[in-house]
Amino acid sequence: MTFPLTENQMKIVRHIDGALLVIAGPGSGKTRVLTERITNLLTLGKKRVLALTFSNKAAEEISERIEQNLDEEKHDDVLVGTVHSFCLDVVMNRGNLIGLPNGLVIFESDVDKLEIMKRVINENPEFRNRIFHTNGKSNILKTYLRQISEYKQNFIMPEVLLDSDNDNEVEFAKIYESYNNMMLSQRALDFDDILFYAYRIFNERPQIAKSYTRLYKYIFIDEAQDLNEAQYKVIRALCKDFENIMMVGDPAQSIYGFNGSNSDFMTNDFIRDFKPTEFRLVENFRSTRRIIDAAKKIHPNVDSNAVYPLEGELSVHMFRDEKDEALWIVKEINKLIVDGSKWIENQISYENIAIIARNRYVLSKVKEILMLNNIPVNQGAVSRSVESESIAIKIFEAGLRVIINPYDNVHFNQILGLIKYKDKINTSNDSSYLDLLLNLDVKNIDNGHINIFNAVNKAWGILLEDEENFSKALKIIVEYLVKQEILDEELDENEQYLIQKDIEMWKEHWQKYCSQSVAGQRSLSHFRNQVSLGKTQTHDNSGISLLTVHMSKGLEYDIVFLIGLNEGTFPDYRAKSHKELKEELNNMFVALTRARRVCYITYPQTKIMPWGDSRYQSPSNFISKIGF
Ligand SMILES: Nc1ncnc2c1ncn2[C@@H]1O[C@H](COP(=O)(O)OP(=O)(O)OP(=O)(O)O)[C@@H](O)[C@H]1O
Repeated sequence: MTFPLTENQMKIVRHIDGALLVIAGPGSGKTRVLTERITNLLTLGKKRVLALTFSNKAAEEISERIEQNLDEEKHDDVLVGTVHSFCLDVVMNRGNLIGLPNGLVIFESDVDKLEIMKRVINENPEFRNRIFHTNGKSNILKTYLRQISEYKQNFIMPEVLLDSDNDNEVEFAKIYESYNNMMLSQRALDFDDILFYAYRIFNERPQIAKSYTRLYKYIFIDEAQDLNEAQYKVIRALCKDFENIMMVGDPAQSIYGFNGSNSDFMTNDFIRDFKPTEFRLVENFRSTRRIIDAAKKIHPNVDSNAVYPLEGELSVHMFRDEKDEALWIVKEINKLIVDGSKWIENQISYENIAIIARNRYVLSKVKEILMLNNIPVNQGAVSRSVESESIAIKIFEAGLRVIINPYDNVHFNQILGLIKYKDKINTSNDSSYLDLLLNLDVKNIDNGHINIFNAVNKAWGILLEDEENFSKALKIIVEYLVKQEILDEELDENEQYLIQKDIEMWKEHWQKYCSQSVAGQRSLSHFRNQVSLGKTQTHDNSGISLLTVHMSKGLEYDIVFLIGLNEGTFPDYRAKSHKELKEELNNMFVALTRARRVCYITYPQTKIMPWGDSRYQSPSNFISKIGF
């Protein structure tokens, strides 16, 4: 059942032109007004709309809500995506205007980036000598990568460092520049490049920014308290001389400080740069009074007024250790499912319940005991990694990258390593690594890997004929490596098992990609980049949700178990500065306000350390803060 909008919410939804800032507390309907305003604009024929979020899950949810409210022919008038996916489109489509090559692919793995950095150092005697006598070379290279990432996030180009008075910075600029050139020679981008190049495009070619704001008449930024400097600068460069931008957020829910996010970009910079009309929403439609009162003790300055007529339940429970804590939670869940709760009218299902903790390790014990009791669980978006485990699919995956991008010798070399290729390959600057891959001499492949290579090679052949035949390519691998009995002796059963699992994983990614794209317009490079952006992840919401606070953002559940409330765990022991401690309070605020009716706070008195000792744990100071 959908309740009517309040008058205040209605004012936002009906706002047509001009910048808009909505600052609002938890459960006040931010996501709702955002989606309803988009629906309203499109219903009035004001196309088109761009809505940017920070997670694929949030983007999917907003898309679904808009699609439910709109006639089908209007669905194409709105593009909902993450800041990164939008910027990647810009870089892919307009990057050549700032000298970028076509057909770029993302190198998201640390291993690939490290390989590039190794080559930068090895190919330059000056850099090589610099670290020749130092111990822990690999750590130095990682530090270089971190340093480059930091520069990119601040949009500092190597040329700027070359002008520095600091000799170290001038020296480092050369490594930084060589790293960029080496990445581009592979037609590769790292994650930081996505925003960095999008910013350069908008900044150096303002007419491109204009072409986007002519296409999208209205731009929306959800969860704007999580913007970091790079993201804000990209948005500002995109929206130069453009007014129809709306930001929605809650400063008390800013929890990505470690990523450089700061709610000041929304509350100060956006107001200074765009002079938006401001709205505040203070009614909380989600949670019962006791939960809101506790949240207000965490953030006394936050305006959040209970609308829900019931008191609800908020209670704190102490246990001897993590096992007892987990056993009690499982017992309570079983009781809730069978007997229900006096605070909830309907029958309770597993999907109404979340267990939230400050970090994912805190969830281990309860997950183990839930699974032992056959209670279904999901762990939000990060349920599957995109990294293949089997040698065969690792080779297949690396080959995919070479098919997409014949300049990619990082993955070509990875394949040579995986098949233990015995001969040296002669290459030149204009080698096509795809040609080299397809012409590898089977005689030089390690015996144990010949069958694998042949099967994977057949799968590549299918893709080279038709890029959309991804499912068929996977099927060939199964037929040759998993089903054929002759191979039993040559291929370890464990490898066969891993291949099967990897294939299932890639199948899911491809299916999701197909649901997001149109047949006839699909390509392997687009697919690979969508995988890197996390857009093909499936979000399993069935069963009890086991979430970190960060993953729980934007979600709501009738019943929340907020566990592991010990000093050092929540708040996190690493939070020392005023800013970090404030962010811990924000984390607690977010966690508490995910609950609609009931919130159980739990903590163990002792914890088993990795080396086996049991250690006393004091309760979190947040517990007394909220009045217990
Ligand atoms: N006018 C309204 N009347 C009744 N319920 C409402 C109203 N507006 C929103 N809600 C409900 O309140 C809940 C919270 O809404 P929504 O998720 O949009 O809030 P939010 O401000 O985005 O929350 P948060 O910042 O905590 O993630 C939802 O269940 C939504 O359906």
